[in-house]
Amino acid sequence: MAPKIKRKSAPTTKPVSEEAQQPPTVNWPPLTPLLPSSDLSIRTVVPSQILTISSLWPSKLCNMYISSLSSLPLTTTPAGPKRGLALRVNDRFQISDPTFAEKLWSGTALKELVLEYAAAEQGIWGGEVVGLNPNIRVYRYRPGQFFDRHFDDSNDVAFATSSSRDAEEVKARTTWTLLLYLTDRSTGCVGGETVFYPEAKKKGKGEEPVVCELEVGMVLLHRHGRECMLHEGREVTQGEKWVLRSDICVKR
Ligand SMILES: O=C(O)CCC(=O)C(=O)O
Ligand SMILES: [Fe+2]
Repeated sequence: MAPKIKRKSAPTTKPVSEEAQQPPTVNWPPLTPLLPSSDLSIRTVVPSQILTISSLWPSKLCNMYISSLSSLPLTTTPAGPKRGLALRVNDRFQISDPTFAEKLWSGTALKELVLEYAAAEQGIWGGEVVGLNPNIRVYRYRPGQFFDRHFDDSNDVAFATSSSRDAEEVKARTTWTLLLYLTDRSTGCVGGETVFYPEAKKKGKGEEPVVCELEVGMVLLHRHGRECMLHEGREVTQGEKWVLRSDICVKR
């Protein structure tokens, strides 16, 4: 069934001001062990819209992160969202951490795979890719929690491309959402799939939803901004769903 929400009126996920308040640092565990990039690849789920990378993080690393992230001061989102914002009911934590974003980008196979893909699929990322959004979000969904249907906005960001202190600041824009799943059925999480709703081709007739099942260590990338597909994080019915969220950034 096609969703009844019209694109213009569907909510977005523009950051709200309360989320800007954050402690200064997180002790992220080291990004090891990892598989070599030669063992990994980008899979197309919906051409130019949804891509996945299985096992970017092996399950051992995901488990270490869940243990570590469990001690963060996660905040449950309010049940009644502000006007125009998607209803999301989950526990979350947000931090601007350029160093971690850079590690997640260059210290894993992500950068290599994304740049390789750009060479094969010209223009796919919407510009010259410069790295990941330093704004890192951690989500935990417990039974009954979900992220209602919405579109993700593109945001302007500025960040250093190198970890050196006086590195040049680059003006960038987010073009694709990055979700890294740390849990799935094997960890006891039931539900929580990320589901996309392709736009109706004819009035009243929509295509079948695209259901992306959770997979431990898998990255899901989807185009956002003007060409974002309507999507949701389905309700979790058992266990916990843990996700790390960032975005692919291009030069502006
Ligand atoms: O948790 C999910 O599956 C979806 C998250 C999402 O849509 C978002 O962060 O904008
Ligand atoms: Fe989203």
